[in-house]
Amino acid sequence: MSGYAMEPAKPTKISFQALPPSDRWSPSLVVPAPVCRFEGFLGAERADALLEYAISRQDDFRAGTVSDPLTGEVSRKGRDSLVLPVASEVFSAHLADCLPLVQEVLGLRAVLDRSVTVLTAHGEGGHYGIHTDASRVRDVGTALSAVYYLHRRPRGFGGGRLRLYDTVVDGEGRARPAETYRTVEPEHDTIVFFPSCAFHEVVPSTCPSGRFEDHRFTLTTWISDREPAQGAAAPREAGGSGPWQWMARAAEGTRPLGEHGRDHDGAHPVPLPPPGPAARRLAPGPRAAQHDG
Ligand SMILES: O=C(O)CCC(=O)C(=O)O
Ligand SMILES: [Fe+2]
Repeated sequence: MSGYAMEPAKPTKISFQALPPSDRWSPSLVVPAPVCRFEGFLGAERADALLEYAISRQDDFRAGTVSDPLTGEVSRKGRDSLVLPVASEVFSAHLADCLPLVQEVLGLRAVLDRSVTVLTAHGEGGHYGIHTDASRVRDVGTALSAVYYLHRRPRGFGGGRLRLYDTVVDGEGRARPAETYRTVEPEHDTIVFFPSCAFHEVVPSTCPSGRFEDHRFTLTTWISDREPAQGAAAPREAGGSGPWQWMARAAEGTRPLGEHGRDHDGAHPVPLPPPGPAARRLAPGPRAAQHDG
């Protein structure tokens, strides 16, 4: 005799009084952003060298700006960060090597071949309010944001976590940040990748010493595709599967009006190199044959 009933129990009916019928049905879809992280991205030695470089450029950082999604107006509203546009062949090569694996994990098929990078620093009261990175990329529906973190040990700042919000897609297909989010700790020598169309926020940081070397540093990169050839239709299905199709469609509304040739913090796009041999080491190969014999 098993402990399970052999026949399914007759279900108890929920009356219309308990659950009234309605001709209105308008739930909101909540889509979590796909995300992945790497630890020990550059390795201890190079991470420290890069941190020292960032610290040495203190006088060249400027106040970071935001671009209004509707008007394209550039201001400092909702943001207190220092930025310095940069370009590094070594860093770009590392990104290119990771990209095949990142795209596989995040379910993104698009061909991404250029990047825009800035160094940032957050000190006492540093923050960056809820936004998408639509103003940084050509096609927000297929672009990736990558944030690489650097800091002195022991850590000289508090707070400064990254919140990656779920996306609410409303009945009209528009996007807004959900109340729910994933928290990313800004750990030294780690990098996080997420869709540029995902709402995110840097919560306020503290920096008790007030010293620049104790700030929260990042190398923030936006990775996207090049301008499509003249007359070529943008194939939407060339983007991604899963959450991408929902988030990307919804994020159309967060794209700034008008074309901006330049990043609003003065950063310039550089082509990404093709992935090197390191990419083959990173990506899991075809499943190994079983040695059972
Ligand atoms: O610093 C971070 O964690 C994220 C920065 C960011 O969202 C941005 O620069 O657009
Ligand atoms: Fe951002």
